[in-house]
Amino acid sequence: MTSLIEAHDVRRTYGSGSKTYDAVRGVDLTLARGELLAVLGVNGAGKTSLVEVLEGMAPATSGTIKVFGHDPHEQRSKVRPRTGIMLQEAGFSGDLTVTETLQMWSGTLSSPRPIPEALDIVNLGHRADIRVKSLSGGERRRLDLAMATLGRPELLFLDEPTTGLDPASREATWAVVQGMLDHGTSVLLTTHYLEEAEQLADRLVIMAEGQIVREGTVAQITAEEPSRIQFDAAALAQLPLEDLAGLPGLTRVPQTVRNDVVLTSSDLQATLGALLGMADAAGARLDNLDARSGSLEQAFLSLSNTPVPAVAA
Ligand SMILES: Nc1ncnc2c1ncn2[C@@H]1O[C@H](COP(=O)(O)OP(=O)(O)OP(=O)(O)O)[C@@H](O)[C@H]1O
Repeated sequence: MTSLIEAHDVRRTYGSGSKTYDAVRGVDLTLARGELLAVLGVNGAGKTSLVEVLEGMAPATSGTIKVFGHDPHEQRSKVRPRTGIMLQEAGFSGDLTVTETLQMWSGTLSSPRPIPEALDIVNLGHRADIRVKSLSGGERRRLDLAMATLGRPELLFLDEPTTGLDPASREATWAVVQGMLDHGTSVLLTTHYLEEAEQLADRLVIMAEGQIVREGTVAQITAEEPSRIQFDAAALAQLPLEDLAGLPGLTRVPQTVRNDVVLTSSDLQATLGALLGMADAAGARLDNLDARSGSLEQAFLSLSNTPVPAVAA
């Protein structure tokens, strides 16, 4: 597959002199044709700072970026007509109608879709004559998406496209994005919603403190995460932590988190089987027993240095 984006050792530093902040710290990234790559990370991880330099909206402080083989900032005129960009916040004039807003943007594009078609795709046809300032937050996001897809882009950048949307609107947006993918558009998307990444992404990268700390398919990332077993700490009366520490497959010593015992395991079947045998032999009840394989959420939290909470009973 050809890469539409090739970025190597990209850095982005804000400020100057003694007051600088490295928001992106040596990122390597590729996006293949027809692929959707999701960039995940907690607030401040550097997602927007990275995406802006890939889009060509700002220069990288150092490193190389090629989009369609061109530097997206220096050779913006070669890259921009082939890309669609949905920013986190678009600066629409509230006094224009939805149609007028799209007409203005359409005039700058070489082969725009007809405006009714663009509105239909995002299900905004019934709001065509409404002033932008009267749209709901979710409708504005859909207008953002209509603008980004108006020029039939080969490459679409979506920066948190579904933040603030209700579940139904979020699913509708996913359907639009899936439709674009089905027609061969390549997509780079940032999101806080792990479910969104799981639903749409061919591949994901997780960013923390300006770096990519994990990369792969959802299956590859979750396979590297240990499984978790937890149960009510009342069982410790018959099964003390020192005994539990002898279970096979554990990746760290058993812990108590609030009122639960938490075990992490690289071999869920072996650990769980031995635990149940030990509980039977000791006559212990494992109330609220919960056993689950590694999840994307768990990988995300541990890679973002966020404590993994005990599962709510
Ligand atoms: N113009 C700026 N000047 C100085 N620091 C900035 C600037 N823009 C962003 N930063 C800092 O760079 C870091 C990364 O910000 P960025 O917006 O790229 O993160 P993000 O992962 O997109 O976060 P969010 O999920 O909240 O949108 C943050 O610590 C932020 O405060």
